[in-house]
Amino acid sequence: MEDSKLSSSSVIIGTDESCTIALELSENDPFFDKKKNLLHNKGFHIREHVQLKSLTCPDSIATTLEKMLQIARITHLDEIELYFGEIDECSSVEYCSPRNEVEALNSILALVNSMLSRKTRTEMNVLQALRDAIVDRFEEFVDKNREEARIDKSYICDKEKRVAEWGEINGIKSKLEIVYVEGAGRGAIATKDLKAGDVAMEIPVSIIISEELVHQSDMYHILGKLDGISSETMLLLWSMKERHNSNSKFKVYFDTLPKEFNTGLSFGVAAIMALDGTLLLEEIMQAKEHLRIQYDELVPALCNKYPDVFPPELYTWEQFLWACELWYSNSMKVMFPDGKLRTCLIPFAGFLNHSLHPHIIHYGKVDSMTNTLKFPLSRPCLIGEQCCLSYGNFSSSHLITFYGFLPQGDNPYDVIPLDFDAGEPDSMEDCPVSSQTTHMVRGTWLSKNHNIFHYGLPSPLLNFLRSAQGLTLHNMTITRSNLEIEMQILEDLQSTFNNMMENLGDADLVDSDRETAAWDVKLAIEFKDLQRRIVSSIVTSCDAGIKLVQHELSKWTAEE
Ligand SMILES: C[S@@+](CC[C@H](N)C(=O)[O-])C[C@H]1O[C@@H](n2cnc3c(N)ncnc32)[C@H](O)[C@@H]1O
Repeated sequence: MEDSKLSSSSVIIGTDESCTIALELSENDPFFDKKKNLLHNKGFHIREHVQLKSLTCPDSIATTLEKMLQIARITHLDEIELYFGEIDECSSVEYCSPRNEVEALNSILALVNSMLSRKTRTEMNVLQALRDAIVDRFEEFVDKNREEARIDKSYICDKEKRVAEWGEINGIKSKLEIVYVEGAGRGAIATKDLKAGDVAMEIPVSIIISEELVHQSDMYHILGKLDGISSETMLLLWSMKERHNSNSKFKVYFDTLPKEFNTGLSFGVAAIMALDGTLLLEEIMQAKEHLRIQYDELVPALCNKYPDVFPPELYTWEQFLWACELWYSNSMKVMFPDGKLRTCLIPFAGFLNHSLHPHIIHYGKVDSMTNTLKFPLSRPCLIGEQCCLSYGNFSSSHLITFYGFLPQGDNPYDVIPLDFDAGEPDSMEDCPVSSQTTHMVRGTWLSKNHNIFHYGLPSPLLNFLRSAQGLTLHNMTITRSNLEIEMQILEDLQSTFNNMMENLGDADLVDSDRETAAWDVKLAIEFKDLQRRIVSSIVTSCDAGIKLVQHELSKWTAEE
């Protein structure tokens, strides 16, 4: 894979049944230093040579694969995983998240596959044996993490079928079928068993909706002269009119779009009120205000001055908001062969839903040889299984605001940011997050380490708070002064999160009322429940931590 962090410039050395693969951490990795340290802590180099000797023995294959996986897991850690990661403390680099595991396995598979395609017959056996072991490992992992999508067979996908037929005529190649998935609207299922590396769908550039279309339209001579207008805004205005154009090349696509999008941007007053005490309330209000200002500054003036090009009845605030929701929830950023990143609508691909355990992670770069956008699988997808994308590493609040749903399962990106006024301590050099004063917490059930000095809380936060108490180097030893500092930190955190819990208030509505609540109120309540669960887990962990520290302090006192 082109953006794989494992170098594929590795060489096979040796003869007969033995060869070597070099795995390398890219120097362009934004977290290079942190990952380099982690690799060193585990006894690996940034360019690690893995010997593939006599891999006919299953034990040796398993050991080799484990070593490669440990390296690949570190090289594929993302910003949040690095912040919350407990790899420093573990004896081996264990499973970290579904995303990380899929990325790690897939990068090794891609590397071995590319070597298999280049190598001589004598080296084939050893690589083939390793490849089979990776595929087995993948299947085992996928079986454990399978998500059941409930397909509503009563939904007639006529419009969607028309898009599929139109797409086929226009060069779309797809191994997916559009169906109706309960709780997620339209989605795509695999029409046959697909392997990691298979291309699930290929879309020709000619049917991608991008800024080129505005340039060819009667709007461009007006919009092109406006100072500071972005190509995204131009496209948004273009789509508001094009959706009503019965001669549009994209009519079948526009016909499949919902009349209402139901994202956080359309939340009514009751839903907004239900969000009281959460940061999502602020996020939605700010996003909506920003759009309203943009509309007021731009659209009425265009309609007044050029009513033939911008008919006022097509450019109301409600229609503008609909178009914003369309672009936020359905667009993708695509890198074209000219090196330009453009925001696009992609017919057919727009039916793919998001998952925290996605099949397709790396997409969005046009293949200049075929002039198509390919959607390759990072993990297998069985016939009839819903094939999902990763829209990005988004928190649930972002997904509600701009997409209108709360993903199923534990979202590792659901963090609560914590801003501190305190000065910068030395230990912040180790912090992988870009903003030096921002720390964060998340549900402590996601943490494996609840022992003393950890408590299920992130180490960068705890180290920051220890530094703020004057402790520059925390050596994790049980001394009276260390314990007293731990106690102070845990009590402060507990008090902060107790206040947050109070602000969230008690659970809203009884179960029967929830069932009948409007879509937006239901979503707001589910989000608030999630926030309560996160905050409550932190309070509980602080409480358990305080008891651990008290226990150690009492032993200390008894000795004295
Ligand atoms: C790109 S579209 C995907 C196709 C969409 N389901 C449809 O019927 O048009 C994105 C929208 O799909 C829905 N969606 C995507 N992933 C979802 C998920 N995991 N759960 C619930 N809804 C989801 C949300 O409404 C989101 O705004």
